[in-house]
Amino acid sequence: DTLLIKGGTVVNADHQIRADVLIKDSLIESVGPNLKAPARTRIVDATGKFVMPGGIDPHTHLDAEMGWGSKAEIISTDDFFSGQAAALAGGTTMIIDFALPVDGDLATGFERYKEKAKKSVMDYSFHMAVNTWNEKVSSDMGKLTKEGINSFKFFLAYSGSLAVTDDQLINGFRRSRELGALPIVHCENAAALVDAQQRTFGSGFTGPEGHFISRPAVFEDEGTSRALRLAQYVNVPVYIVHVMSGGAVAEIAAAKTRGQRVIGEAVASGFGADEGKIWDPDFKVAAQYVMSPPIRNKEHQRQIKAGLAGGVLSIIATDHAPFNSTHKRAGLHDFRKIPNGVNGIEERLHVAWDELVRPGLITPSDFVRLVSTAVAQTYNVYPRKGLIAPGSDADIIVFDPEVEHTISASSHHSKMDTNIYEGREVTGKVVVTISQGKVVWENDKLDIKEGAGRFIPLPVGGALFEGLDALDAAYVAANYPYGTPGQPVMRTVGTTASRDEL
Ligand SMILES: NC(=O)NCCC(=O)O
Ligand SMILES: [Zn+2]
Ligand SMILES: [Zn+2]
Repeated sequence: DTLLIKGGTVVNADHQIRADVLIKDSLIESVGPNLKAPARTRIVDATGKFVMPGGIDPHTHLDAEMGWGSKAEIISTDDFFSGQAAALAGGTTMIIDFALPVDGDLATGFERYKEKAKKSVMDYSFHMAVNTWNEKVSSDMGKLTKEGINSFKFFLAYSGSLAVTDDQLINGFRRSRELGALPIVHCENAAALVDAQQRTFGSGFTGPEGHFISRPAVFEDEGTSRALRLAQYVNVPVYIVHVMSGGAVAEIAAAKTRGQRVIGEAVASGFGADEGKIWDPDFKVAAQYVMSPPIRNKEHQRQIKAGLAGGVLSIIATDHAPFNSTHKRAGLHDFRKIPNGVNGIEERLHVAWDELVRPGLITPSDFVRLVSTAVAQTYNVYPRKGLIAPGSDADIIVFDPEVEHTISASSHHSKMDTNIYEGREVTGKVVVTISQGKVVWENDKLDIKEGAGRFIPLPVGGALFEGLDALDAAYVAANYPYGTPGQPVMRTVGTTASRDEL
């Protein structure tokens, strides 16, 4: 099958050009002006529109067991079918979801998520979460890297279910580095959170606003700083998810200035959602805004947008963790029991364009980099994904910057019965989505097939891990004049070794 996208402006992360795009089967065949279409080619008219690589969302929780407390009693509302349908309607053609362990067991968790993902309608991959540390975890990490997993997620928050301690984190970092896999961290101080939650609840704030009150930015700033410093200690690249505070942006900037390799991820809700709604007297309205770290005020949001514009933050994701209002009611009388998470998989590109490109903070090429190319590069799937060029996968969107539309639960494609962007008018719309070379979204209609999605294995190593051994030497020289804790090199008077020799 051939498909020709005609008359648009092709936007890649590094340049824009007026060009047609010819697609054959699931790959891009050629890019250039006035391309000739073979007989029976389907034509997509992109005149006056942008033609961009499909979005890649590296942070979703589909069909996820994310109950709060020690048991995972609540499953997120969207499965791999409905969540990906929503993604495609919003211009995202690949996701990297979080496979969760089962009772600490990674291999079992991964098998479970592979089963869930059989419903997929588009390309997908996984990160694997690690919530404890032992020999089996370490060896499973190694095995999973041979099955296409190249990143491991560590939660500093969520005591009693997902949280890891500092020693577990250090072990996880060290093993990640050994494997060439990227460690990912949710940064909030677990102990401080429990303390603040108890105090907040005790002082009578039992509703959703208690969630916000009990999660001040200082907990996120501290978690971010700690994760970055421990990554520095191990000399491993690190990926910080859902940056929600200005302080965390500053911590990442400081780490980069130290020379650390850090990927900072913003999520659409972190700069595009209304923080005030968590105070709404209607529980159903307020509870949908409960996510962690919390959605913060305009000043934090401004700093996150500045971080994206200035290059401190490299990726825009969503953390799509959808829980219906019925799920959220589990915490009607206690905010600590409200399942954490907000929607975004369908809204990400629209909110990002409206918040960042339209006010002039970033260019269309920056937009492509933040929602697609940088994700593909970070997870070693570039240039197969994240680029419009011959040989790349035909995952492409046509974006009309002039179309105004209103976001609403009544028209979205997620199974959610609420939408945190309800009623929001945005300018700029994904009018066509092409996934695996097929038009799957056009004229506000989806044409998708359950099971069409493919697992995309992600290889370890890559640019982020190149030169780390050489960097060790400079790091040791700067930080360990007497050698590293694992390898002391100096034998000077006063050390145990030199005393023994005397
Ligand atoms: N973010 C959130 O509130 N829920 C999803 C799980 C996580 O990423 O922490
Ligand atoms: Zn998180
Ligand atoms: Zn998440």
